[in-house]
Amino acid sequence: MEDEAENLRAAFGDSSDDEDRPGKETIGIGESTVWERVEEINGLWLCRNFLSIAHQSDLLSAILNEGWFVEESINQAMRFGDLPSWATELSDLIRETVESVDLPVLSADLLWREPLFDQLIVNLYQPGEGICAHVDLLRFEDGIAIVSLESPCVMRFSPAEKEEDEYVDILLTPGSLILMSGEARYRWKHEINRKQNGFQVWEGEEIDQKRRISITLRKLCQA
Ligand SMILES: O=C(O)CCC(=O)C(=O)O
Ligand SMILES: [Fe+2]
Repeated sequence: MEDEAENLRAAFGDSSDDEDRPGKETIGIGESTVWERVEEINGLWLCRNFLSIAHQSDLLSAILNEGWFVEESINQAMRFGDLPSWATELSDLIRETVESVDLPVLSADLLWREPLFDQLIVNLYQPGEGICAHVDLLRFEDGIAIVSLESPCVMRFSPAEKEEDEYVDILLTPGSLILMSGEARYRWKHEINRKQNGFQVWEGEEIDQKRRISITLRKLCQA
């Protein structure tokens, strides 16, 4: 655990400043995980220390071993139904981690549905690549998880219906998990812009973009 904290510090600097940022209220510590509720967005929760360094590297190897990304032109893999064992394990860990805290991270009906997730997308982003602002398709149920690996990035949330310039930026560090439900899932768009200058800035510093891999877990609505 100490090693892990040291590695994280070496990679991303001391995070103690973050804790003072307005809108990022740290309100719950599970057995070892810390959950932050994003104040401005109902239903958006961030767990920055979801995966240990060792788990991140095992997961990355498992993903790369799938052989999905051998061709440079392929940057997304999608699976429905039976998921690879590492994804099922990840899903079990999400459930356990949420269950271990006495916080409304995910409602009981979502947390205990079976299966929790049956759809997987793995996205691989090279520096400069991101994803346009969107609300996830309505053919997916409420309760969506995103796990981040490799390069950190800023994910921007903006209201889906209003044209105002309102937005909330969240830093997705490697090993972090976000859970979106309710308003966060239906009433806010999310995007990652790694092309336009000024988007990938956190606490006044430009993020050094490297490859990023994300794992999105969702559940299909019943037909
Ligand atoms: O890569 C990410 O972190 C987000 C992916 C996403 O929003 C999606 O697949 O719908
Ligand atoms: Fe999405």
